[in-house]
Amino acid sequence: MNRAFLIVMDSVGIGGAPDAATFGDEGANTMAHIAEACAAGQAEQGRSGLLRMPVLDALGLGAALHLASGARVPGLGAVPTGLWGAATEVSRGKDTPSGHWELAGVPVPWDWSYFPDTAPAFPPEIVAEVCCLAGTAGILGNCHASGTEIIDRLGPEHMRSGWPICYTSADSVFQIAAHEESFGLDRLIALCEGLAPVLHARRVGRVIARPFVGQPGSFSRTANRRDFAIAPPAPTLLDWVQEAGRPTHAIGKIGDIFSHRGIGKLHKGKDDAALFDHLDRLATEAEPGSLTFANFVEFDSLYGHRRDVSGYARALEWFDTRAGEFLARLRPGDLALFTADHGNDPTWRGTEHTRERVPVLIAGSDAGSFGLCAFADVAASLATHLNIPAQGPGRSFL
Ligand SMILES: O=P(O)(O)O[C@H]1O[C@H](CO)[C@@H](O)[C@H]1O
Ligand SMILES: [Mn+2]
Ligand SMILES: [Mn+2]
Repeated sequence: MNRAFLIVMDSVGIGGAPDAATFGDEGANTMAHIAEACAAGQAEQGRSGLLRMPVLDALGLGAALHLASGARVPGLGAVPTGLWGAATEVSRGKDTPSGHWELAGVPVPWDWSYFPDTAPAFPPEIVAEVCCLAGTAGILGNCHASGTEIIDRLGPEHMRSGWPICYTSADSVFQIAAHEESFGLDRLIALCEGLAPVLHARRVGRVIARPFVGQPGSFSRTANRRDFAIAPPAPTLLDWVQEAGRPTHAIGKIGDIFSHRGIGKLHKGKDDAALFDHLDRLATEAEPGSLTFANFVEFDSLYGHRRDVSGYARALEWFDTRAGEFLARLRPGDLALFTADHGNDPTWRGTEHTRERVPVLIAGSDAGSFGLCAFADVAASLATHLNIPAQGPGRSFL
């Protein structure tokens, strides 16, 4: 029985979203701007020169980039040997759950609720709820912020007062940063879990625990992040596969993103390298007829939001090498599909995601292109490959 591997490179957008201007993102292009910076010698930390991604480019990365946005960039643009295209999102958010749910066949039918970019950003009743659950007399932050910047700024006060650091972003999120030792990791997780239903009822997509360690001046976030997300509004590809009696494997954040619906086995790791070890192992061990769904988050969390072009390029080149090793492990009847959930152009203003099209690059099928497609077509196509019924608006390009 055929196996499928759906691999999301978090935030690896290729520009060209027709509604980018609505988000203030017209012209944003994560892949093109990284490749151009590399070619111009502006991404030289820990790497050098032209962006090298021969494996994904052979599957059609450069071709998809050109199709999506019209851009031709140095270092990419080989004649594809894979099946390739570019996908356009219709959900109204450019966040991780919206992107993943839609790739899994379920566009988001509602408008998320966002917090205003004011100080305070949160209504008093939410602040009161946090204080009640945390047992504190107040909160710190209460604003839009970048997560690394706000712990540097408010971490010392947090350690003195014991008050949790609460912040948000252009996404529909309520994030709580707290020190793993002085506040307590279990206490932070319990706080976020308790708060999540209150915020989900208001259509805030996620409550996120952002634990950190260290001392003033040298704080660092840990891998113990937990996302408490609203459940998807309808059965997704993961559910379809399970309903057909097939195994599912989730790697990394996929469990949290789907609120643990449709997840057979969850494989987590401290970083993307550990997650890739799981993917390699599953290339050998995943059962016939199974779906493996992986998210690689570090492009986004370590480099996109931090606007670190060199770091993003390094991560892409590392990923490409690992992708080559992974593809060599696949067997006849396997299909591997590489895609992304949104953009996060590290050359763009601010620190937020960017609305972009995403690449759809497939190994294990005949070479060719299906052109532009919808995010939901990814799920329909993988259902076709697995020979199970699909639901929702997607149409198979296989
Ligand atoms: O700046 P940090 O804390 O990494 O936050 C980022 O992570 C959040 C969730 O993925 C996004 O909403 C973005 O703001
Ligand atoms: Mn994402
Ligand atoms: Mn992000």
